Amino acid sequence: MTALAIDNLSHGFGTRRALSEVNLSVEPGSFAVLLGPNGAGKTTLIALATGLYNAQHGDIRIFGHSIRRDPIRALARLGVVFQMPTLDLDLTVGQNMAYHGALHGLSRGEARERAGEELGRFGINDRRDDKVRSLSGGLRRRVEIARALLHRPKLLIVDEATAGLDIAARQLLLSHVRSLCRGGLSVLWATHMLGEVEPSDRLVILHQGTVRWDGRAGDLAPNEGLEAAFLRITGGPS
Ligand SMILES: Nc1ncnc2c1ncn2[C@@H]1O[C@H](COP(=O)(O)OP(=O)(O)OP(=O)(O)O)[C@@H](O)[C@H]1O
Repeated sequence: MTALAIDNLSHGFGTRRALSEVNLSVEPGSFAVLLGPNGAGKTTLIALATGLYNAQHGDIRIFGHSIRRDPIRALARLGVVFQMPTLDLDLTVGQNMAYHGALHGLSRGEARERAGEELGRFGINDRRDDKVRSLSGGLRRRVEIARALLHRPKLLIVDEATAGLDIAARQLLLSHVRSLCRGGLSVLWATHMLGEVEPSDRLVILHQGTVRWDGRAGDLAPNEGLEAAFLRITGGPS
């Protein structure tokens, strides 16, 4: 069953059209990159996929469950890291994890155990009792990804999680999520950074609210190169 199926999705704000007839699917266990310049519609698409608001047209299903008609089952299978950080800076890492666990109906013991597993996989279990405020930007993003996985979702959507991070922190975050993907997690990774795309990735290029390319990244422009192809598709530097 498709991990994320977006059918004919359209949405606007007043007279501004943010998404027009977007179709997109993420297969189970695959790493899909949603690539688009500023204002392409990536965050709007993710807000609709996570049920923050309802789409004006179209349908979104997560492992077969419609976000509109069956949101509880759909959201149980979904982990999200939003573009804007959402950790409580005055709580410790462990307290942030526990709060998320409670929202998903985990007992304190379960939440504690799973937090240990997820933070451990990321090498940050020793920061569990530290206030989030004392962590670097890269560590905070690692905590957010660990937290998004606490309820064991099968699909992870990440919106520009590497923005503002240095190159080492960016690579570490991305390689961790890629390794989770090899373990069976399905991932939709939204970014405007071409350097985060690998030839084997499924690549969806969004521009001005419409899908301009959908296929294996390596097939986009074997001769031209990704950057030149991206600029051609999105109309060049703005
Ligand atoms: N709440 C809103 N009210 C009005 N217009 C909005 C709103 N949210 C987004 N838009 C508009 O919708 C379009 C798509 O914006 P969106 O934030 O989804 O793009 P994006 O690809 O995530 O961009 P970025 O990379 O800059 O975050 C833009 O034209 C934006 O100005």
